[in-house]
Amino acid sequence: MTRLALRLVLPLLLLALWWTASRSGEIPAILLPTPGRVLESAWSMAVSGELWKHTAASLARVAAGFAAASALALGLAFLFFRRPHAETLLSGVLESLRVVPPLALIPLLILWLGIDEGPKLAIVILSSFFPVHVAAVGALRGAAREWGELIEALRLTPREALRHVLLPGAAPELLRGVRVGFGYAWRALVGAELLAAASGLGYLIEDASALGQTDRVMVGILVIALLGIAADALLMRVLSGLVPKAKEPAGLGATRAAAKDREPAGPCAPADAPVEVRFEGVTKRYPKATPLADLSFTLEAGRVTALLGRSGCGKTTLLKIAAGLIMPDAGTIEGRPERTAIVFQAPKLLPWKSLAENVALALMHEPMSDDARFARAVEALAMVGLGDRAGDAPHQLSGGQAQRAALARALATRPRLLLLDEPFGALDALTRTALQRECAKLFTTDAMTVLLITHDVREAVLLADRIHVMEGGGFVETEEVRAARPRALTDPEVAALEERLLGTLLQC
Ligand SMILES: Nc1ncnc2c1ncn2[C@@H]1O[C@H](COP(=O)(O)OP(=O)(O)OP(=O)(O)O)[C@@H](O)[C@H]1O
Repeated sequence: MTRLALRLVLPLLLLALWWTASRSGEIPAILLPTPGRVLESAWSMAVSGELWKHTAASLARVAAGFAAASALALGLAFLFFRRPHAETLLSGVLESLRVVPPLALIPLLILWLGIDEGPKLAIVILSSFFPVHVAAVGALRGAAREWGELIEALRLTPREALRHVLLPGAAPELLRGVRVGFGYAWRALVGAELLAAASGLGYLIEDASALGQTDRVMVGILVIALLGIAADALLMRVLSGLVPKAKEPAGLGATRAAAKDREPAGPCAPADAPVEVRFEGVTKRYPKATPLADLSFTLEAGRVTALLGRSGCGKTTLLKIAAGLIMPDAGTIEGRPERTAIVFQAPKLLPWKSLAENVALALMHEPMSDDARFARAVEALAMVGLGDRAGDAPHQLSGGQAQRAALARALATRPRLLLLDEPFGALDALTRTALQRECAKLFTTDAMTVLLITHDVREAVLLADRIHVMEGGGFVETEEVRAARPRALTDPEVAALEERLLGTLLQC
């Protein structure tokens, strides 16, 4: 049975029940007219124009009130998001209004606004404002929580962040709120028209009820139900068209073909020489932990430094400080270049952008044309073996491919300092090994300064030139790895180092 047929089963059963009950003679027609009688009334009301007049009046009211409520709700949500003080200022009044049922305000609204359109519009606005507003505030905050670090790492301006990340990220929840708000508006309008109106479907029902015309009452109710369902379906269609989805950027085919000719020339090599970054007396305290206590060390230019340590020892805190995402309580970092890129443990690819667009977003501030930006994005993707997937959406990738794309996003900026936060930690052993090998190649051909955070001793000995073991806010061991790349774990020097580091970590 199709979905539509399944959905029709219960309404048809109810119709049959109604028809049987109304024809049985047990229930007076004044209480339950037959379906045929209701249909006849609907026809004559439609022919006389009465039905259209009331329907048009209700639709016009709900459209005006809902548009005003949505504009106000979204406007205030954006204001609260950008200016939390405004929310503090208004929250008392808004909270009080939110818990008062709008219909309870009708007597006051009639007194203040008269009997005409004012009270009905006010009821629609009050009823639909809160669902839209609450959803919009929650959606924007949720998007900021989810994507905040990425926004900072890519150094997007507030306007860029809103346009490329926050609005598309918030769109599904925000639009769900708009849909719910419309349902509230429709119900509240009919309620308001029952009490104070000279036109509209609510008035039609009230008037027919006073005259004992149950058939006309039922026509009103059926029209309200059918219109509500139709409007909701229309709104859902329009709104789902507004939710952004990843699609291949125009002209990407040509860009990809051009990039192919240049592979694999290492186009993402840093424009300038790598840098030395010095950490002096860096301290970070949290209420229940001091992950970094007066830590001093240097990331040598063009070398890979790995940080090993048990969970919770402060590795990510140090990396975020290195990236400028959080500030230390004390100490300084000297030499951090403008071109610093970070790869997080999770790929953090924006699902509504194609891979090329995700990578190009990191190049937002590069003085280049959009075409050149996409060309650079495709080149970076080609470097990690994803050149032919540039137009794909992130959900079409495996976990390993997604992490490669995140690496490409960092490499595309031609970083002089590359920060890697357990970039392969969430991958299966095989994919991890393949990516480690590719990184080992990249680190020898691209002269950048790299800070790699990892739990994995093998990863550290395969990739790093220097390894620090972190514990108690500082380093308890530092090892230089002199073996030439590519390294094999069977190399006695590498195996001995792995053993030593494991021993230290087990004692931490
Ligand atoms: N925002 C925060 N507020 C309070 N405490 C925090 C915060 N961030 C980190 N910490 C604490 O600081 C310590 C170090 O955390 P951090 O995330 O740097 O550890 P880690 O070594 O990266 O751990 P893992 O390997 O599990 O990711 C932990 O005790 C953690 O609870």
